[in-house]
Amino acid sequence: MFGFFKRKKNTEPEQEQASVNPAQPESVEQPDTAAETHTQPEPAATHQSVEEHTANAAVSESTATETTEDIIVPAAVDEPAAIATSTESEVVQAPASENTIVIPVETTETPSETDKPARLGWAARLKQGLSKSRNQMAKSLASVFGGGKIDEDLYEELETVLLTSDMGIEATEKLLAQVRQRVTLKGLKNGNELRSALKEALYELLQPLQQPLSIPADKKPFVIMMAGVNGAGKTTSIGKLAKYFQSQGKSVLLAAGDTFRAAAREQLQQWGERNNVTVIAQESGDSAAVCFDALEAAKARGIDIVLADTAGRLPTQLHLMEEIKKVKRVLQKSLPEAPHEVMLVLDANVGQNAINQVVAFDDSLGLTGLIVSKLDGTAKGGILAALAAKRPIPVRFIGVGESIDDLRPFDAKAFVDALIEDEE
Ligand SMILES: Nc1nc2c(ncn2[C@@H]2O[C@H](COP(=O)(O)OP(=O)(O)OP(=O)(O)O)[C@@H](O)[C@H]2O)c(=O)[nH]1
Repeated sequence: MFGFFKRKKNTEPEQEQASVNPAQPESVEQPDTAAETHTQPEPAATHQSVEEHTANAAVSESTATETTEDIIVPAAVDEPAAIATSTESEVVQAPASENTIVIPVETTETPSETDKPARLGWAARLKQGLSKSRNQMAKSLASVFGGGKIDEDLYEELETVLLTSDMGIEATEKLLAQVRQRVTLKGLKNGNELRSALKEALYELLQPLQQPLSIPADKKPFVIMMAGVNGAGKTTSIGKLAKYFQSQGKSVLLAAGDTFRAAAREQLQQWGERNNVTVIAQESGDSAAVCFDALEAAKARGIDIVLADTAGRLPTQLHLMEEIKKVKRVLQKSLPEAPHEVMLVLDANVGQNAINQVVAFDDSLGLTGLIVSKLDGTAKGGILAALAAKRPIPVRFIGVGESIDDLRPFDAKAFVDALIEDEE
């Protein structure tokens, strides 16, 4: 399932070429988009972007046709779409540039594996997904909950457990203070009584993060822009989100704004084809141009939700952070209040580094929500507590697996219950 979301190995030498290609002359620098061209020339960030991306992306892909020149071709350039699978009438409304590829909504349903009914309920899958974190917590907390007297030594032991569970100093201090307060109020004496005090304190800390994404009817199209480091799970999450919104009766359009990793565009296109979702992509061009075209197409077609993919980038790559700010600005040229949601996708495996990512992306873009992905592959579930204490941005969704149903709105109580088991 979702095999097509898996990364492809880079087999083409062209990417290599792109990375060493000398700076292009001023005259061929990339304009912002059709919208920004002539009005707001951007610095030559794109060339550096290509180089940086190639150098930094853990796994970067390119196609044989994608050369540096392709990447810097402006959106408005006269270039026929190589994968124009739509008919004239289907694209007529989309004010996209000519090299825009529109994968239209198909009328024939292709049953995919992802359509199969889930075998486990969400609570059970969440528990299964968080098993690594839960087992680690259970092992570490065994001696704390072991029934010994509650004293300073026990608090110290609890502090160590929380810190080693990736909760970070701030969250650990908050939780300890809350647990102490409960112990005093309830007159708890034994370590085994600490379990519920800790669960309550953790729930209290995480609860403010539980702010499900609501899509107001008057915000149409509602634009969600994805951001994150390489491989965090942006493209996969877009596929899952599209399905999630579709199941709520919303129409969805995808913008293949990750123009650096060719496989990301292919992922979205394949996903769109299988699930009857329109995908706006370009063979070449920049991310801002694709997203602008997608938003224009969504407006023309009366689409409810636009999900805009962007390329992975490290927050330390300042020029790439400038580039993603540009995507946001260009979206605003099409719809001043867009993007309505700026969503950072975080790979839970990075542990405490997630905080740095959140702070940096938030400072640059003004995040409105998070997706914490890959919680199933890690024992670092405590990272959510660290986020709550340090930069409490709403966790809209969490991912606990690769299947389409493994991305769900964050529920603090269910999360705590899955992380710390009740006594048998
Ligand atoms: N186990 C697990 N794997 C996931 C989850 N979310 C995403 N993945 C996997 O993570 C890998 C990377 O996901 P992508 O969606 O390609 O990541 P990306 O952020 O778009 O990557 P870039 O375009 O390189 O920035 C894929 O193999 C996904 O299947 C999750 O919740 N759990």
